[in-house]
Amino acid sequence: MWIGVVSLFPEMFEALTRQGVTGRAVEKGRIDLEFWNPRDYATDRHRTVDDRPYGGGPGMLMKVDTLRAAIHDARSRAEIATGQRPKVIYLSPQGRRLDQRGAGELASGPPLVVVAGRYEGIDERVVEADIDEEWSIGDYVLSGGELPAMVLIDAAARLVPGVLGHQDSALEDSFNDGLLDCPHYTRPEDVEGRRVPEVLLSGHHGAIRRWRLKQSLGRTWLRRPDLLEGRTLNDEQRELLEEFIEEYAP
Ligand SMILES: Nc1nonc1C(=O)N1CCN(Cc2ccccn2)CC1
Repeated sequence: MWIGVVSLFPEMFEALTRQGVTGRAVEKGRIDLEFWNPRDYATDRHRTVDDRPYGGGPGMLMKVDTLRAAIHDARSRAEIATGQRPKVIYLSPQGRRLDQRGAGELASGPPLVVVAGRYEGIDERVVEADIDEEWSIGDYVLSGGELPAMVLIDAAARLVPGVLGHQDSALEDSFNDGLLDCPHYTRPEDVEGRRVPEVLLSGHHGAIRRWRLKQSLGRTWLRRPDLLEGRTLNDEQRELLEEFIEEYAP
């Protein structure tokens, strides 16, 4: 998957390009990440990239001409590198909330140009002319769009075929889909008197699968009941959840 990034702080993205799953995916060429910095398009002596808001008020906006030049070059490069028109995304609290389904849509869609805003944001005419979709990673205000951009890229990149190793992709299988994860345990068997659930030591794979599914369903019921609304459980899932509820609130 080809992803272009427009950011004043491209070095922040080394967290993605040099580490872990995404780092390996970039190294293996499963993910192509390229960067454009609006500051490289500044022609004045001070290399200005921000500008004052019409109507006054605190803060600055990203300067229109340097931002648009960077977006246009990233878009042109995407079309040359992939033969496809990219989807240009802007991260902001005003955007569609990112969730696993949205990450899947992005991963299976066209190449992306991800625009990370700074200051008080970008001119609305740039949103209208150059941005295809606005996305948010949550209802809180960060100092810039770089961290949200990395969250979106990481969530989408993991879903690109070939990015996750076989054992990791098992974690993404349908059973976990839409449910909270079950508890996990590793050595030692006893931590200050707290023991690993016996079923996990039994080697009985069927019982272990059912125990994990039951725990996922139960945790979802307890912590995120909204995730179960409108969801049809199959017979096994309904039975296990009823068992969990019975044990939880006999
Ligand atoms: N939450 C989030 N989910 O995506 N992005 C964020 C986020 O907090 N930020 C910080 C402010 N930036 C600049 C900005 C300010 C105001 C309007 C538009 N843009 C954008 C990215």
